[in-house]
Amino acid sequence: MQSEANFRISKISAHLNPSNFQMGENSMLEQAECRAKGGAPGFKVAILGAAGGIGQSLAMLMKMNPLVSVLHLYDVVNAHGVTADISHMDTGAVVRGFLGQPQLEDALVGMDLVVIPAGVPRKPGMTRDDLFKINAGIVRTLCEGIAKCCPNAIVNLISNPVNSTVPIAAEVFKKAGTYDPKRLLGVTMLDVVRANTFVAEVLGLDPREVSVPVVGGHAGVTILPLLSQVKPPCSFTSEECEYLTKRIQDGGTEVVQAKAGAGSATLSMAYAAVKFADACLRGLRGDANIVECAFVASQVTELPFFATRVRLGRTGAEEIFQLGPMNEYERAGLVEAKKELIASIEKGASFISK
Ligand SMILES: NC(=O)C1=CN([C@@H]2O[C@H](COP(=O)(O)OP(=O)(O)OC[C@H]3O[C@@H](n4cnc5c(N)ncnc54)[C@H](O)[C@@H]3O)[C@@H](O)[C@H]2O)C=CC1
Ligand SMILES: O=C([O-])CC(=O)C(=O)O
Repeated sequence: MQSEANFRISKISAHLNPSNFQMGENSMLEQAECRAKGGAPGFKVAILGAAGGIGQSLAMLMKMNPLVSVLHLYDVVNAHGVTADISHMDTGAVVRGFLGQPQLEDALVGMDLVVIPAGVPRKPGMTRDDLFKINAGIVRTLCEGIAKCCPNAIVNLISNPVNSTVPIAAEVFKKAGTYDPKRLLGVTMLDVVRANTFVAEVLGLDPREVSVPVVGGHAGVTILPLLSQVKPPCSFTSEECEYLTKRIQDGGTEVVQAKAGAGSATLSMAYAAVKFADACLRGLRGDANIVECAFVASQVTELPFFATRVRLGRTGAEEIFQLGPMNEYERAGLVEAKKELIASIEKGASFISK
C-alpha cells in the first residue's frame, strides 16, 4: 500500500508535469483551489496575455495580492512556463496555466475579474491606432470567451488602442446579450501614474502624496490631465502646464523610443494595472470610496465612452464623476481630445457591427 508521504509526493510530481497545469479531477491544484475557496476569502482573477511583457510582471504582482485566491494565466505561448515559475512564490493565490484557444474557456469559467494585456505593442514611429488591425481581432475573440464563460466578471482592458478596443468589447458583449457598461473598464491608470510622477517632480513632492485626474482617452491628445484639479492644491505657470501636459500625453512614446524597437511600457504598466485591479477588487469586496480614473461608457460628454474618475463598487464602475471646473487651457484640450476620440470610438464599434 502506498504510504501517505509517497501519495503526497506522487501528487506533487503530477502537478509538476506542465500538461497538468490545467488538469482533471482530484488534482493537487484543484484541492488547493478548494482550500482557497473555503479558506481565506479571495477573488478569482484571469490574466489573458499573461506570458507577455506586461503579462508576466502583472502575473507576479497579482500573485502577491492578498485579495486574490485563484489566478488563471492564459496565453497563446509559454503560459505553462510562466505558471510554473510564478507558482513557486509562497503567497496565497493558487495559480493555473492555460495555453491556446482550446483552453480559453477553462481559463475563464468562474472568474470575478479578467485583466487583458494580450496583443502587439508599438515600435518607434507607430501610433497606438496602428495596432488596431491585429489587436481588434484578439480582443474580439477574448471578449467572446468572457461573454460565454464569465459574463458577470469585471473586465480591465489594457490592449491598445484602448480608445477603440473598449468599444469593440462593448459591441461583442451587446451581441452576446451580456453587456453591463459598469463592468467594462479601459485601463488608463498608467496616465495617472505618470501624471502623479511628473507633477511631483515639478513640485518637489513625494509622488505618493500627489493625485492628478487624467480624463479623455488613452492616446496622444485624448490624454487630458486636469492640472487645475491636482491634489494637494497647487498652481503652475503656463510653461509648466504646457510641459507637463505634453510629457503626460507623450509618456508612452517616450518609453517606446527609449526601448528602440523592443516594445512599449511593460513594468510601469504592470504596476499601474495591479494598482487598478486591486482597486476593482476592493470595490468588489464592498470597500467604500474607491475612486480611480478609467475609460468607461459615460454620459459626462456627448461621446459614448470617456475616461473620468469613477467610483468602484460591488458591481464595477457604480458612479461616474463629472469633469469638474476646468481652466481655459483644459477646455481647449478637451475640444481636441473629443475630435480624435470620437473617430477611434466609431472605428472600434463599427469593427463589430459591420
Ligand atoms: N493601456 C495602457 O496603458 C497600455 C497598454 N499597452 C498595450 O498592452 C498590449 C500588450 O503589451 P506587451 O505586454 O508589451 O506586449 P507583448 O507582445 O510583450 O505581450 C503580449 C502577449 O499577448 C499574447 N497574445 C497575443 N495574441 C493573443 C491571444 N489571441 N490570446 C491571448 N494572448 C495573446 C502574446 O503571446 C504575448 O505574450 C499592447 O497592445 C500594448 O500596446 C501597453 C502599455 C500601456
Ligand atoms: O505607448 C504605448 O504604445 C503603450 C501605452 O499605451 C503606454 O505606454 O501608455
